[in-house]
This record gives sequence, structure tokens and C-alpha cells, in this order.
Amino acid sequence: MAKTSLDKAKIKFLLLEGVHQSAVDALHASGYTNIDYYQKALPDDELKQKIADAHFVGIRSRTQLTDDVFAEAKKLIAVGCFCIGTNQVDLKAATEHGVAVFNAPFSNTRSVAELVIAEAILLLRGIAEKNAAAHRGEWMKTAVGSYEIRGKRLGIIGYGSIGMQLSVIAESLGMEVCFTDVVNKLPLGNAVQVSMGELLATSDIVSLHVPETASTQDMIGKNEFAQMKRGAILINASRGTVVDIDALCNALSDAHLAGAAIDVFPEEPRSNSDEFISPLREFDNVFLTPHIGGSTAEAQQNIGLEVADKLVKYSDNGTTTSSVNFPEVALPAHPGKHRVLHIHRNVPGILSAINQIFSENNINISGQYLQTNDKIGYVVMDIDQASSELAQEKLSQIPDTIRCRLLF
Ligand SMILES: NC(=O)C1=CN([C@@H]2O[C@H](COP(=O)(O)OP(=O)(O)OC[C@H]3O[C@@H](n4cnc5c(N)ncnc54)[C@H](O)[C@@H]3O)[C@@H](O)[C@H]2O)C=CC1
Ligand SMILES: O=C(O)C(=O)COP(=O)(O)O
Repeated sequence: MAKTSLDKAKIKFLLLEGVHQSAVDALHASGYTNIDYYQKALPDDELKQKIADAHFVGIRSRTQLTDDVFAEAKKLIAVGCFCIGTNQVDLKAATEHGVAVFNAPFSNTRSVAELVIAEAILLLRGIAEKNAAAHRGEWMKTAVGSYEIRGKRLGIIGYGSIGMQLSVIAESLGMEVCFTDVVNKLPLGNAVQVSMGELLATSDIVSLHVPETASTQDMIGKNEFAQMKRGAILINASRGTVVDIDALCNALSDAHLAGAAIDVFPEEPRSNSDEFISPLREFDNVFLTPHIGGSTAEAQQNIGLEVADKLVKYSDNGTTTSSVNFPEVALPAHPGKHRVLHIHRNVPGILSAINQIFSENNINISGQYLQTNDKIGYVVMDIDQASSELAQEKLSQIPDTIRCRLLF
């Protein structure tokens, strides 16, 4: 088991939102036992209080890590998003505080795609409505407005990991697939890339798979609904901010849309004991699911293992592979040596300042690794034990240093 300069029992992990047990087990197996675990997202003031002495925090999509929260998190080394989206984290603030952020970019992709396909089939058969009616004692046996998905056109907005997975499954069921994306993408199978206008005007089902960004805010509103075919359906398992909910309610009230499946909302309850409030509750022909697109046993277990592993590697030896905000460095073990990790703003002259300190103090470097992105530089040096504290002290004084850690 790798040793760290700080006693592992003192390295505190704050895990929120019911992160899967596999993460806890993986941390324990690597010697990290100081785990503060919560099933729900914490209110802002409690979050600030709990994060103040945490070295690592694990969250899912609900917890907002803002600049204010990072300002309180004086000891924080890394954030693990146990999900795909990282929009809930102020990545700029994380970077400026020298905090590496990791996520699980693929582990729940399949779960989301399967849910979307299931919803597409059920919505084209009017099952949401018929099911709700049956629960009230009504018998809606009719073929009117019921269709197979075979031969129907699926329009995917955002052809990334989930959009592409969905595309393949949909084609295997006999659907025709078109998609739109800000980037030119290699279409899988017979899918075709089209403009947003063409996608909206020709698709029987429109499914959203974009991240939450400024460009996707309210991307589907009144104008977009007006361009959709009468009787089409909308599926949103991306982020709540992507759809204008009032405009969606109007499109449903006017029966312009035949139905919808919405998994994500602009405001989501913090825990299962809080009420879910939405104007969509009145529509029988809308599947409302509590942000569970990625919530399957398979996905959650894999995410737990994947993100815990990334946090452990970063804590044990400084590896940042697949970090979403840090330069990526895959580091070998450093037996018998101390490892200095220097995170700095990416301005000219830092590497030469570092090397000058080593040369002036006669410190031999047995391994040096450097990677930068547009914001920060990450330099890792393996040196003799006798010089490591001096090196850390001197390196910390270099202007534009964000953080300097020592591992052994
Ligand atoms: N409901 C749930 O439980 C889950 C929701 N998600 C959400 O799904 C999103 C997508 O996930 P992935 O497919 O893995 O992400 P991805 O990053 O692989 O794909 C996103 C795609 O959207 C495209 N895109 C970005 N801005 C766009 C715009 N303005 N117009 C058109 N295309 C645009 C990108 O170029 C990319 O191809 C995540 O960011 C997350 O918010 C992810 C997992 C579970
Ligand atoms: O992976 C994502 O981006 C999701 O939206 C899933 O979020 P969750 O972990 O279920 O809160």
C-alpha cells in the first residue's frame, strides 16, 4: 500500500449524495478510513462547514461547488464527481485553488441510453397516460395515437458518448437517426448529421444529450417547440436548464407535443424527503423521473470504483490522468524518493525558477514531469528524502505558485 506524507488516517474524505458503497470499499482498501458519509446533498452552510477540513470531496450532480465553497475548503486537494456532468463545480475556481477535479465520463452512459429507448417506446404507445388513467380506474383501450418505434425518426441533440450509444441502439431497433452537434462528428451506422432546424422539423422523437453550458441554456424553448412536428415527443435526460419548462407546458397543453419524458429539472429536491415541485406534474402524458438516468446498480458501482481509484492515485502518487481541469500526468511509483508536486499559474519562467532552486541548493532530481494547460502548470519532481522539505519550502515561495505538496 502506498504511503503518503500525511498519515492516511488524517486524510479526510467527505462523501455526499449517497455515493456507492464501492467507493467507500475502494478507499478503505487503499488505507483511507477517515470518511464522512452522507446520503444527501448538504445545505450550503453545512457544506461549507464540513468541507473546511476535508482533503477530498465526493459529490454527484446535486452539490454545487461554487467559488465561495472553494474559498472555505482550505485543505481540499481534489473533487471526485461520481457522475458524468461537472457543471455543478466551478471549474475555474477549483483550478485557481489548485484543486484537481475528476469524474466518471462513461460509466453511466449505457444506463441513460437504455432509459431513453424505453421511454421512446412507451411514449409512442401513450403508456404514460394509459398507466395514469388505469391507476384512477379508467380503461383506455385504443390503438389511436399508438405507434411502433420501428421506422420512426430519432433526433439526437448532442452526439457525444450518450448520444452515440443511443444512436446505435435506436438503429438496431429499426429507427432512423439524425443528430446535431456543435462539432462535426463521425456518424455511427446510418445516422446523419443535420442542422438543428432540420432535426426539429423532421424528428418524431427529439432527445437531448448536451452538457449544461451557456450555449445550452434554454436551448429548447418556444421557437424550437414550434419547429417540432405536431405529435412529436421530447426526451430530456441531460440537464434541467436546457429546456424552458413553461414553453414545454404550453406545447403540451396545446397538444403540439404528444408527450415527453423529463429526468432533469431546473430545480431538483435536495433529498428524497423533499417535495418535487414542477408545473409538469399535471400532465399524464409526461414521464417524470427523479434524475435517475444514470442510477442503475451497474453504473453506480462502476462509478464508485472508477472515481475512488482516480482520487486514490492522485493522493498516493500525484497522477492526474483524466482530470477535467488539471494537466494530465500519469506518474510511475517513486520508491525510496520523495515526490514534490508543484501547481502554478501558467506564466513564463516558472520551470526555470524551479530548476534554479534545485541547482542553487544542490538538490539532485531523479525524475521530473511537466504538463501544462492554458491555466496552470503541474511539475512533479522525485528527489532525495534529505532535501525534500527544503525543496518544498523554497518552491512554495516562487511567485504564481498555487500549491506545493510533498508525497512520500
Ligand atoms: N440524467 C442523468 O442521470 C444523466 C445525465 N447526463 C448528462 O448528459 C450530458 C451528456 O453526457 P455525455 O454524452 O457523456 O457527454 P459528452 O460530452 O460525451 O457529449 C456531449 C455532446 O454535446 C455536444 N454539445 C455541446 N454543446 C452543444 C450545443 N450547444 N449544441 C449541440 N451539441 C452540443 C458536444 O459537442 C458533445 O458531442 C452530461 O453532460 C450530463 O449533463 C449524464 C449522465 C447521466
Ligand atoms: O452523470 C451525470 O451527469 C448525472 O446527471 C447523474 O447524476 P447523479 O449521479 O445521478 O446525481
